[in-house]
Amino acid sequence: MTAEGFLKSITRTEWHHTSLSLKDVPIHPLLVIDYELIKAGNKHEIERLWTAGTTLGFWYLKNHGVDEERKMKYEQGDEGMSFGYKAAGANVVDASGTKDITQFINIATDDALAWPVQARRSYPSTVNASMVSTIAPGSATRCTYSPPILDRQVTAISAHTDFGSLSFLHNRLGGLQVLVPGTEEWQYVKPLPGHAICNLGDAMVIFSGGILRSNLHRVVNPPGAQGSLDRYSLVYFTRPADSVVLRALTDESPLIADAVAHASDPKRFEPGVTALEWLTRRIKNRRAANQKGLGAWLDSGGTEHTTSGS
Ligand SMILES: O=C(O)CCC(=O)C(=O)O
Ligand SMILES: [Fe+2]
Repeated sequence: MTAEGFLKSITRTEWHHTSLSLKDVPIHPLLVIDYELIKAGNKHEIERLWTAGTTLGFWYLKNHGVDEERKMKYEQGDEGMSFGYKAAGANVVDASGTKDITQFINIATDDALAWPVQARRSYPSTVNASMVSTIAPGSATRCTYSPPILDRQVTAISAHTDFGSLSFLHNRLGGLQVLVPGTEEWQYVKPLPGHAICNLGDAMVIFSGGILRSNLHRVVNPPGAQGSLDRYSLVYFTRPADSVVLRALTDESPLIADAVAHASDPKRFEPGVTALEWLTRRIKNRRAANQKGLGAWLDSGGTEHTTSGS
């Protein structure tokens, strides 16, 4: 079986057929949002996205176009070009000519910086759509690795809200959990093949005067037999530019003005800091070297106590 096939079978079955039965794995369902319908302006789908954004702030995104893109048009070719898409099987992995199974795409920094002028080559539309936000200060891609740990419960990433605007997550193994407001049990978000998991960050909560939600989440051991595997996840965090002052956009939306006017603690929506200051405070106060007493940990929080409609 290929590595891809192995992972597929694991994500399909391990939630059901391990020593840990499904009823022992608390799973929280998310709304599935169809990106094609959103792009087409489908009112019902936009309503559903609004519901997801204002309740938990988490949803699955399907038809996001990442897989369907006609990637071969952007293949690197055989002349030694290193930028662009490399198809599975385009390289060999040994002297006997065994073909590789990996796909990747290289994007030249020169193209990102020159955008919309083309410096080196063209890219698929999904790459083009991200050119501006990719080079915007603050936005970042994170690849997370957690080793297999079978003998004890661990926290791989402690409970947090995301800092920025929108996070776009791909993971294959379980381990991500959400704490649904009003409940006390952490529940898993089950990875679905072909779906990204999207969630909103603190900046959206503040910009929207608390209408949108950034929910508390964490990463623990993957459930059951998945715990014996290396866990990788890939997140693209979009964030406001460093110098953007975080405050509710009351002058741009009567809905936001109304939400802030009726908030129990409107000061939460005017923290008086820039996006970079907000991010720096949160990152710094989670560093082990900066834990002196309880102060730092308590000061590392985001908008988790800022609930919609309050
Ligand atoms: O690895 C995951 O599934 C989620 C990671 C996450 O929440 C984060 O990096 O902010
Ligand atoms: Fe996160």
